[in-house]
Amino acid sequence: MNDLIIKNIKSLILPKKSDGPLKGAEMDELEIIDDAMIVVDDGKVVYAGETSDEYDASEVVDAGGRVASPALVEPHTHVVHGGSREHEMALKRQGVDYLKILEQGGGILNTVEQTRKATFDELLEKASTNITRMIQHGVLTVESKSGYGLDRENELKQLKVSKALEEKFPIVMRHTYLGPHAIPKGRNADEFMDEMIALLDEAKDYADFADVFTETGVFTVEQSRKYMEAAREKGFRVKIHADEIDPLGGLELAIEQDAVSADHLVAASEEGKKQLAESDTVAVLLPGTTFYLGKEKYADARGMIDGGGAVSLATDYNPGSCVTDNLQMIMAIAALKLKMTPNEIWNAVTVNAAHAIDAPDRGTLEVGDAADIVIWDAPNHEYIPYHYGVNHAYQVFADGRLLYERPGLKF
Ligand SMILES: N=CN[C@@H](CCC(=O)O)C(=O)O
Ligand SMILES: [Zn+2]
Repeated sequence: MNDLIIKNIKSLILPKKSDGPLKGAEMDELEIIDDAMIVVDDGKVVYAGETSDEYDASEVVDAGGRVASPALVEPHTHVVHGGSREHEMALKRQGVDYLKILEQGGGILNTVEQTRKATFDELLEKASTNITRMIQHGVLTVESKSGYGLDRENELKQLKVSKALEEKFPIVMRHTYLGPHAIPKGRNADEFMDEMIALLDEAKDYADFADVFTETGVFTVEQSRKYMEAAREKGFRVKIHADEIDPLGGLELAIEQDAVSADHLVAASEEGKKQLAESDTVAVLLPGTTFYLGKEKYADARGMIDGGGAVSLATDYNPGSCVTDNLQMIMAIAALKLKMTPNEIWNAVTVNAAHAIDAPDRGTLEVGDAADIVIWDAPNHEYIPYHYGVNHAYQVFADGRLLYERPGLKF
């Protein structure tokens, strides 16, 4: 006797599991099974496929002819931070550039000040609100970065909060040390970088990945390479905020350093995109930032996929460049602005997102995978990126246990 059967699924979305991320034309392949069911035992998938009467379970949930998929995987967030930066919206409206705001001590540095002031408990409570919202939107695996501490005490505080979130919620997390996220006012970049490198050892107690912001006015490719090499020596796999605004060659550096992912990539070079296709590095595109910063040019997802690369998508939730924790909204922007197909988008937020953060039993529903499942109140899988800005998640099951159900109206 199994624990749970979810029956009466109109369309079951089954991204293909593979050793590496789905690349190029593979990204447009997505198995959709009509009239399906999922069987769960002990938190794991026992069966996901066509309706069959071979199985029984102590609990049966009727999906009511809705769509089901693996829970979404969110591979890039800055969910742990103090404060907010709504005042920057007015500056951006006046045309003040994102990097200009940072140069003047605002932007990331403003959040650093607010994060330093916040206690562990305050940060945990604030981030819990975001994580709750992510779960309600169908996400059960979340990557979370430090990077608003920029000193030993506060970077470690952020990482500890990130770990505490994973204890508090029935979700899977990956934790990323992003010490070199900005240069504190008045500091020399090389000296500060060395200080962040020296922290790698302690960060290793909490973090799975090491990340760096490689950008004009932040860290150069050379400084970033030094950091990535030091991190790899300590056993980290690396990530990079690369080519977000200026084409510095961050994507090429990511591939040279066998990065698990290279993120942003709006200004990535043709050479970088070519190398991406030959690597297993996942391009994590963050089109919500382009949208939120009001820029015209989006990352070249089509070029990356058509050229044979692996692409994933994330919100990049943070208080400055993308203030949403709704990954479904990013799926819509990917359809509209990145010209990705519905199948590519679903693979990007499930199986490829799992590869981007090394979470191999998430993002797919093969036998033995975690039974992280979303029932979507939608007629088909294409509908979710199409009807944008709202939450289509109807029920969310974490390890086979109902964690969220959409509330109805009381009247
Ligand atoms: N670009 C660098 N870091 C974040 C933004 C952080 C912030 O503005 O607070 C990002 O991924 O967009
Ligand atoms: Zn980021």
